[in-house]
Amino acid sequence: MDETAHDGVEVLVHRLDRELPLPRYAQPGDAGLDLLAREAVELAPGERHAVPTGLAIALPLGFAAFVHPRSGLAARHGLTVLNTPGTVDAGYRGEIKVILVNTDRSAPVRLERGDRIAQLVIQRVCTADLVEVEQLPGSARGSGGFGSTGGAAAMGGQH
Ligand SMILES: O=c1ccn([C@H]2C[C@H](O)[C@@H](COP(=O)(O)OP(=O)(O)OP(=O)(O)O)O2)c(=O)[nH]1
Ligand SMILES: [Mg+2]
Repeated sequence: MDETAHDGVEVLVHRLDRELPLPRYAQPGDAGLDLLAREAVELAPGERHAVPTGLAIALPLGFAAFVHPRSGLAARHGLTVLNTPGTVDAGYRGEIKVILVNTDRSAPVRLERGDRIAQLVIQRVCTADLVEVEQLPGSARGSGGFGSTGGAAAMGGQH
């Protein structure tokens, strides 16, 4: 992969807390910018909290940013983003917050100010023009869903 080639889009960012660095991509070509906690927080088992990031952005029209969990925090501590992926609209100018929840049954999770708590994936999105009809066109899938094509067991039990 040529990690220098990219079709980056310019996004205006404003740091509400100048002591925190700008979020960055951990590796070239990564999808998500690591978001930092502006405040320390301790989450008891089952507890949730909207953690401020100190970051506000102005996305171009036709883009949105999505707040995704970090797999390391999820695997190690059971910490995830409750509304994953959180949606940041192009017109939103407020502080981006990360709604974290501690899903661990017994251990609290402590996060320090400046910790990388989630990742922000910026994507193109389209706005739909809804066209109401009495009947939708047919398709091979039709209304089949929710396992209609067979689950793992029905597919020969292969892992
Ligand atoms: O994880 C998130 C989700 C949302 N937001 C901000 C940006 C987004 O543009 C705004 C509204 O989010 P959303 O539309 O998900 O929330 P809502 O409950 O529908 O609120 P609203 O009525 O303001 O749209 O809140 C965040 O900072 N973090
Ligand atoms: Mg909304």
